[in-house]
Amino acid sequence: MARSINLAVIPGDGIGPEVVAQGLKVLGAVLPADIKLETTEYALGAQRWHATGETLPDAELERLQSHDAILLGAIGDPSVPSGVLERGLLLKLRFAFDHYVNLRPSRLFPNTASPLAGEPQIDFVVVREGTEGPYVGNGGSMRTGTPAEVATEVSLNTAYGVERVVRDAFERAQARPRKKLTLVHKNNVLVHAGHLWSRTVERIGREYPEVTTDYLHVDAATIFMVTQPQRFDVIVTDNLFGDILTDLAAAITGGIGLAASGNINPAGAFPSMFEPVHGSAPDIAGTGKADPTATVLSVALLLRHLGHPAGAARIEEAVTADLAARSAATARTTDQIGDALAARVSG
Ligand SMILES: NC(=O)c1ccc[n+]([C@@H]2O[C@H](COP(=O)([O-])OP(=O)(O)OC[C@H]3O[C@@H](n4cnc5c(N)ncnc54)[C@H](O)[C@@H]3O)[C@@H](O)[C@H]2O)c1
Ligand SMILES: CC(C)[C@H](C(=O)O)[C@@H](O)C(=O)O
Ligand SMILES: [Mg+2]
Repeated sequence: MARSINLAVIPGDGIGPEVVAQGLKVLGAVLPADIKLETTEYALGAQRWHATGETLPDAELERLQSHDAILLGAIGDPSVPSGVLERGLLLKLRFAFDHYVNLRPSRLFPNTASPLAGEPQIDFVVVREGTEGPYVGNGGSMRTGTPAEVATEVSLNTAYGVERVVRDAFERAQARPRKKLTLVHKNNVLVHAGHLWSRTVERIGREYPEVTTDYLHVDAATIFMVTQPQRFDVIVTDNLFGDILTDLAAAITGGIGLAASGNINPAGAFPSMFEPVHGSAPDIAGTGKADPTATVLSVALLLRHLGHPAGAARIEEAVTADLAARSAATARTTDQIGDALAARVSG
C-alpha cells in the first residue's frame, strides 16, 4: 500500500469546483496521518479555453501522466461550443490514458428515496467501455449546413477492445456474490458490432463457468432498469449505451447527485481518473445546491483503486449514514454536506 498519494485535480466548470472542494475535504479527513497527500490543480476547462484557446495541451497531458490518479469535477459550459471541451478535454484524457473500463456502480442506499415503487433492491455495477464505440470521432459532415448535408458518426468496435472490457466485467462478476453478467447491446439491429460483443461474451464466458450470463437489447434494458432493477448485477455495454444507462441508473438510485464513476486503466500504465457521473450543471452552478456526494463517492472509488480499501469503506459508511439522516425539510448546501461527510469520516 502506497504511503503517499500524488493527486492531480481538475475542478473544471460549473459545479465542478464546488463539488471537488468537498471531495478533497473528505479525502483530507479520511486519510491517516502517515499517508501523505499531495495535490496539484490543473486549470482546464471553459476559462482556460476562453483565455488561450487551449483545451488540453500536450505538455499538460504529460504532466498529468506523472500522478497516481486524477480527480475531476465536471467540464462543459454554455459559453463554449458543445463538444469542444467534451471531446478536447474529457474524452482526450480518457483516450490518452486508455481508460477502457468506465466503472459506474449503482446502489440504492438504505433510506434513500427512489422514484420506483416499493423498496427496490438495487445494487449493480455498469462496466461501460470507455475508449471505443461512437465516441472515437470517426465521422464527418459533408455539405454542412445545406439541405443536402450528410453526417456520419461511425462506431468503432475492435476485438481487442471488446475482449478486454468483457474480461474485466467477468472478473468483477466473479468476485460478487450473485455472479451475474448482463450484456446490453442492440444486436438485432447493430448486427456487426452487436454480434462481436455477443460472441465475445460467449467465448470469454466459458472461462467463467460460475458466472451466469444473459443478454438484453438496450431498449428493453431501460424497461427492466425501472421495473426490475434487482435483476442486474454486472452490466457490460458499449460507450454510448453505458452513458445513457448510467444516467438512468442514477435517477433510480436517489439522483444524479449520488452517482460516482471511475475511468480505469486496469494495468496501471496510466493514471485512472475519478469523477461524478453528472456534468457541470450550469443551471445550479453558484447556488450551493449541488450535491457533492457523487464526487465524495468517486473519491472512495479512487482510494480503493489506489489500495486503500479501509478509507474507501469509511467514506461509503459516512455517505450511508448521512443519507439515512437526511430530511427533505432541511436542505443543506454543497458545503454543509461536505462538512457533514468530513466530520463523519474523521469521527
Ligand atoms: N464528466 C463530465 O464532465 C460531464 C458529464 C456530463 C455532462 N457534462 C457537460 O455538462 C454540461 C451540462 O450537461 P447536462 O445539463 O446535460 O448534465 P448535468 O449532469 O450537468 O445536469 C443534468 C441535471 O442534473 C442536475 N445535477 C447535476 N449534478 C448535480 C448535483 N451534483 N447535485 C444536484 N443536481 C445535479 C443539474 O442541475 C441538471 O438539472 C454540458 O456541457 C455537458 O456536456 C460533463
Ligand atoms: C460529457 C460527456 C463527454 C460524458 C460522456 O458522454 O461520457 C458524460 O456524459 C459522462 O457521462 O461522463
Ligand atoms: Mg453522461
